[in-house]
Amino acid sequence: MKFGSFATFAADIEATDADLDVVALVAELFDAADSDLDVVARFVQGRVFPAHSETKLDIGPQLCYTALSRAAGRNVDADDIEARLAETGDIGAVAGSLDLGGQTGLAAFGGGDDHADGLTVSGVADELAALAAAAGDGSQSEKVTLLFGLFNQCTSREARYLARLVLGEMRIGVGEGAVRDAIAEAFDVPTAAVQRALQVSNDYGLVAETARDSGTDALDAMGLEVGRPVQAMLAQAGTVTDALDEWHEAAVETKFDGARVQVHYDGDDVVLYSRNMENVTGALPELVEFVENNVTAPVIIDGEAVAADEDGDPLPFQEILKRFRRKHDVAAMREEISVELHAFDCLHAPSADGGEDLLDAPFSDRHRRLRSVVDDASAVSEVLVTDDADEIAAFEATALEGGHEGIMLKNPAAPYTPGDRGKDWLKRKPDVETLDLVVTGAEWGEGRRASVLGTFLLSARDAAGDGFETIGKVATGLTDEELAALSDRLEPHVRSEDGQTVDIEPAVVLEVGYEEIQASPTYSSGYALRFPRFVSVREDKTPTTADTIERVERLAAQQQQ
Ligand SMILES: Nc1ncnc2c1ncn2[C@@H]1O[C@H](COP(=O)(O)OP(=O)(O)OP(=O)(O)O)[C@@H](O)[C@H]1O
Repeated sequence: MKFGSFATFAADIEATDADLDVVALVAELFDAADSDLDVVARFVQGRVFPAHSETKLDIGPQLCYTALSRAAGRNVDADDIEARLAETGDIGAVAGSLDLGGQTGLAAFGGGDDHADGLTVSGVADELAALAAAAGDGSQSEKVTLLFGLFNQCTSREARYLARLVLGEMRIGVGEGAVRDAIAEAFDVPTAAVQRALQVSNDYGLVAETARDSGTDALDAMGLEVGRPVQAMLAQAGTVTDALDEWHEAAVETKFDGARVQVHYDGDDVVLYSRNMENVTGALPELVEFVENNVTAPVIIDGEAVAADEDGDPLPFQEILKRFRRKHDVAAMREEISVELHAFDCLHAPSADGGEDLLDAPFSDRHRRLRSVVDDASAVSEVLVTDDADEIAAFEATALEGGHEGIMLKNPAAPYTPGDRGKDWLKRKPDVETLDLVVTGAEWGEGRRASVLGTFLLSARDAAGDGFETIGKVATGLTDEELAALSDRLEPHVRSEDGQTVDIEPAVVLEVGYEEIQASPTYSSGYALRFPRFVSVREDKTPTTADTIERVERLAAQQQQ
């Protein structure tokens, strides 16, 4: 395809507002692209290389201005280009306004035979690949020369889009959704098939060519390839109630506070991708070493890279960012902040006939496979499968105590849906606001906790401010030491005992988290807390400054909004 034809399509698309018309034009462009379809599918989105490719153009604005000014002749320099850009704000408009071409020099006719009668899309792609490959001493001037060679052969319309392409500012209004729809329209295949193929391959060129040359069945058959990133499955915010109501039982995991990492190991090499499918292998050598030492067959593993201190305890999210995309001083930084893998899913695993994709397998099976492919079990997330909300709350308390962010709730039966923020993975919504409630009763513990109070009856102040109304019981979130200390603290305030049950005068205030406030006849306040969790003893508060029923009512009303 002539680069001029591409530029004409780009101009038409840019001038079009309606989404459907844009899709129709992109479909027409794909139809006309012939053997350049893969490149065109990227260029139209303003991408020179596939998103996951390690190859980067690395052209700064100054380099582009210099190349443009050279192609524009003796009367224009890079400063002039910058001045014009300050007026229009669009490098495409500036490039398109210059009188380019006619400059002679070594590179002026570069780019191969194609260029004798105009640039082609593949010719431009080849030149840009050569430009990206230029490295070492003198590479900057080599890049300027190559880019000058291209601009020198451009019509003003071609220059408009070439300048935007190389600076990553295409902005003609074609997003991933439009490309997906255009592939479906141009080659008469279902949008859902295109979508799925894009999610597993992330290769627009490959998907477009497969749709055109082999149709729907071939799109459906497109699988994972070790080394090529898959879009990450995402989570929604949700509650324990949502999870248990919907799935009956939930797989509960720690929510690690780090950066998502997808591990590809083909038996020889390890490649690591970020959530945006950037190649981050070079920045995380200890993860590469870990996989080399603990995995023996080709796999694709999903997980979280977490920064850890010397004792292996997790460090805050900001710390992993210092390591994650680092290109320089990786070894020195590694001394300061180490990075650990917490693997939580397995998308491709060894099988009798080489390897198999696990996207359609239930989470519980995938996790079992994960455990079987990673030798060091400590790097694999612990999973609790339960239908008991108290067990989930206890798991969460342990995760929080361990310095983690919280918990994830997963549907044990759900497949892995790449790129989808569906309802099968829930990040547990943090407690909205805590309440400061007065302890007005308690129950003795059971088993090894028989000598301490184990469950605490909680009350809020009534509207008049002189009485207390019960609202719930808390038994979760306390360590053995905290239970013992709280029992001692409450002992002087015990009014009476009846079997397991203890009546306590209002004296001690607890800060309590919960998932939801519900209207309920169980307690005298008319409300109950769903999944109450001990947060702290409010030593700084007395019953007279504890929260009121009025506040409880207000919070309950806010939940409905
Ligand atoms: N056990 C786990 N299972 C799945 N994801 C986990 C787990 N532990 C930590 N995570 C991380 O949690 C992320 C989802 O949670 P969260 O929403 O807080 O992430 P985010 O990137 O800040 O936001 P969002 O995904 O909503 O854009 C995942 O992308 C993953 O990086």
